[in-house]
Amino acid sequence: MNILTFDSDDKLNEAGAGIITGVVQTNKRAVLGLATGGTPVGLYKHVVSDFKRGMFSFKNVTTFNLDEYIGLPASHPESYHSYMRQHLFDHIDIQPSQAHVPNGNVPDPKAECARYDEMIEDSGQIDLQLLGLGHNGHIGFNEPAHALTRGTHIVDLAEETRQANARFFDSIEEVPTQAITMGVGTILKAKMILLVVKGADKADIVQRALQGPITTDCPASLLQTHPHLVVLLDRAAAEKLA
Ligand SMILES: N[C@@H]1[C@@H](O)[C@H](O)[C@@H](COP(=O)(O)O)O[C@@H]1O
Repeated sequence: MNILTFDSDDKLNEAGAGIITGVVQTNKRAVLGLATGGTPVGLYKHVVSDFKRGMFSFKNVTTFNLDEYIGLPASHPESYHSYMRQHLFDHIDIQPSQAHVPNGNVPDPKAECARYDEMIEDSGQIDLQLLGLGHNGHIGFNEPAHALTRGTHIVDLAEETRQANARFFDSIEEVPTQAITMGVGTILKAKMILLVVKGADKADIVQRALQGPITTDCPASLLQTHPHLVVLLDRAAAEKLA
C-alpha cells in the first residue's frame, strides 16, 4: 500500500487526476471504475482541465460507476447519473454508450445488477478503480455487514449513510433508502485501486480501514489485501495513522 499525504487540497486533486490521466495516456482503451460523493469533485475538475489542454482522449475509454440510488430517475439532480454528467462526462469526449452507471430506476433492479456485472465482465478488467470512503467504512455502497457480496447487488443504506448524504437533498426523507452497488469482490479485482479521503471527520475510519483488523465490519479494511492500493489523504484525514 502506498499512502500519500497532502497539505493542499489542490495538490491532492492534481495528484489523483494525474494517476487517472496517466492510466488513460498509457492505455487508450482503459477501463476505469469511477466514484461519486463530495471527495472526487476537485479531482474530476483537474481531469477535465487536463483533457481540455488536449493531452489525451477518452474516446476509447470505458467507465463503470460504483453505484446509484434506487428509485431516482437518471435526470434527478442528485442521481449519480447527473453527478457524473455534471462533473465529468459532459466535459470530455467519452462515448455515452461507454460511460456506465447502474440504472436504479428500473422495474427489476436485480436484473439490472446482473446486466451490470455482465458488462463489467465483458470489458475485461477494471484498470483503475477510484474510491471514496464512507464514515462507517463503506466503499461504493457496501455497508458494514456480517458478510459482503462479491458482485453488483441491491443494498439497504445505513441510516448513517443516509444522514451523511442528506446534505445533497432538501431533507433526509428525500434520500433513497436503497441503492445498487458494485460488490467488494469486483472492486478488489481491479488492477489498481485509488482511495481518496479528505477531512478530520474521516480520520478515525481511515485508521481503522488502513491499519485496523481486516473485517467486513469495515468493508474498506479489505483493501489492505489489494496488491496495488494507492491512498491519497489530506493532513486531517491522515491524523490518526500510526
Ligand atoms: N456511495 C458514496 C461513496 O461512493 C462515497 O465514496 C462515500 C463518501 O462520500 P463523500 O466523498 O461525499 O464523503 O459515500 C457515498 O455515499
